[in-house]
Amino acid sequence: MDILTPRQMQRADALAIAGGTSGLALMERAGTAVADVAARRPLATRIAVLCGPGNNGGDGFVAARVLTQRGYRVALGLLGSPDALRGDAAAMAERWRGEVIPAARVDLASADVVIDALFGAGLARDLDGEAAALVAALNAARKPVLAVDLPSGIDGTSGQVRGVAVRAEETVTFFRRKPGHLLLPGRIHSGRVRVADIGIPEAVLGDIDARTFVDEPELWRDAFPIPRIDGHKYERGHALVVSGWLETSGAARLAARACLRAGAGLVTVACPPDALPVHAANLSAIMVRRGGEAGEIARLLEDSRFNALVIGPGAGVGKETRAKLQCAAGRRLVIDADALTSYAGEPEALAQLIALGDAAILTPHDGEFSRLFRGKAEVIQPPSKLDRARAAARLTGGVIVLKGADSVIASPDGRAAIAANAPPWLATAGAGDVLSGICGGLLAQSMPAFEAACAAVWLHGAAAREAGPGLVADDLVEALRPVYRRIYEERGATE
Ligand SMILES: NC(=O)C1=CN([C@@H]2O[C@H](COP(=O)(O)OP(=O)(O)OC[C@H]3O[C@@H](n4cnc5c(N)ncnc54)[C@H](O)[C@@H]3O)[C@@H](O)[C@H]2O)[C@@H](O)CC1
Ligand SMILES: [K+]
Repeated sequence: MDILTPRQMQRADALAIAGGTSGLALMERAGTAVADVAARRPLATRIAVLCGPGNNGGDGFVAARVLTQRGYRVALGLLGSPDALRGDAAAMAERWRGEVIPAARVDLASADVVIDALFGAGLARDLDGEAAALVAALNAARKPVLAVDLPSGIDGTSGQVRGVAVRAEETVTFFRRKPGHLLLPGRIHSGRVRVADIGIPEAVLGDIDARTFVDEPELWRDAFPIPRIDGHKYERGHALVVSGWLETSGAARLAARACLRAGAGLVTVACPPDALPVHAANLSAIMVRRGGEAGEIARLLEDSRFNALVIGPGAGVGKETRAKLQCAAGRRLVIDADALTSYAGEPEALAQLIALGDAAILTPHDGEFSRLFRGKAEVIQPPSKLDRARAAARLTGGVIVLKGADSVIASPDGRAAIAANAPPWLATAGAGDVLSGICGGLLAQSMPAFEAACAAVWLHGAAAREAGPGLVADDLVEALRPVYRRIYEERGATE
């Protein structure tokens, strides 16, 4: 499913209006959708509606009218003067027959539900003064809040709080979700997000070319590798997972197991001599080879069947890790953790290496990201995580997975996806190693890098949900099985 920034949404509105739907009709449907959601709440009879000075407030006037017609007791408060309302919002205010009181005077304590129609897509700066005080009072009232389009104070493009922001229990947005509903902290402020159809034709998307998506199976399902009955394991690739010294070798084992579980035909762990017996004792389906130095990795890679390499988990930061990665130039690469930090402040060097191959996935968390792109203001400064990940992908030529509860996957070609399925218990030691292993397993099977990264992040979240609370990283590898089964079943591939 596409995601539209507020600016793209404005364009969608404008295209719909140019196509013959009036702005007033869109607003009528938007406000009615909000009223419908408010009306679903059991035992809520008294509703407070807080309207702002723009069209978000216009939606609030519609919702107030519709709810009054349905028998609710509605108190409507306006931020600013009624004379300042313009266009469609002014027209909807005209149609409201009830009283309009200053927003600060609305008795929030006696409301069962509060509709937040203060600011939506048009939020242009940090909230301050009266608006900020109103939002703070609303949050302090601890009432169930239903936000119109966006919780007021949340930037729809970046998900950031502009000064202060409403904490909603539910948000009704229109046509498509916005990045601010999915990126933190906007996702937390939005609560449950419902998307209402307000009659904008799907065809407008063709003119908008949003290129931002929710990370869901529909985004990558067609490229997902399903083994064929007449297939062979050698067709599913051979991944090499580079391990560090004994003390940190568990990370490579997790990555290797996840890589094999994700469907790679064969997986080999290359490690320094001290880690050999431990890997060998703990791995059975996975092969173990000596590869503590770059020269040894280069010799292993003389076997051209190694088509993918996973490097970073427990690899150690420094020249040796860089040298090992250098040997794998031209292969399909997953570059994680220590391997990313080995290029701190020198992403161009990484870009040169990535340019020699056809697929690279980089999986930094925020700390690794800031180290790798140290000094690159255009990459680390944008307030939106989407913009940061896109800039990083452009600079390196690799697919970036900027990890977190709201992981963003960005391709150098401009496409990006936001993941929304990671449960809180996924934040556990070793989970990142498993993710890089899944990426490696999918790359080994020739899945295109952006789709592979999106699939890996989604599978990682789905496996964590499957395993449930109390999860440790080893469980993730096991929990991939039922998730794979469901995907295969959807494709009719379990016969
Ligand atoms: N035809 C359309 O464009 C439609 C718009 N819709 C609604 O309209 C909203 C967008 O309307 P607008 O573009 O008018 O924007 P908003 O209503 O979100 O806000 C714009 C108003 O808030 C003021 N403002 C912005 N930031 C402020 C700040 N920090 N402090 C104080 N005042 C601030 C602006 O000066 C302007 O008056 C959407 O979120 C949606 O709810 C829907 O009715 C569907 C149709
Ligand atoms: K709002």
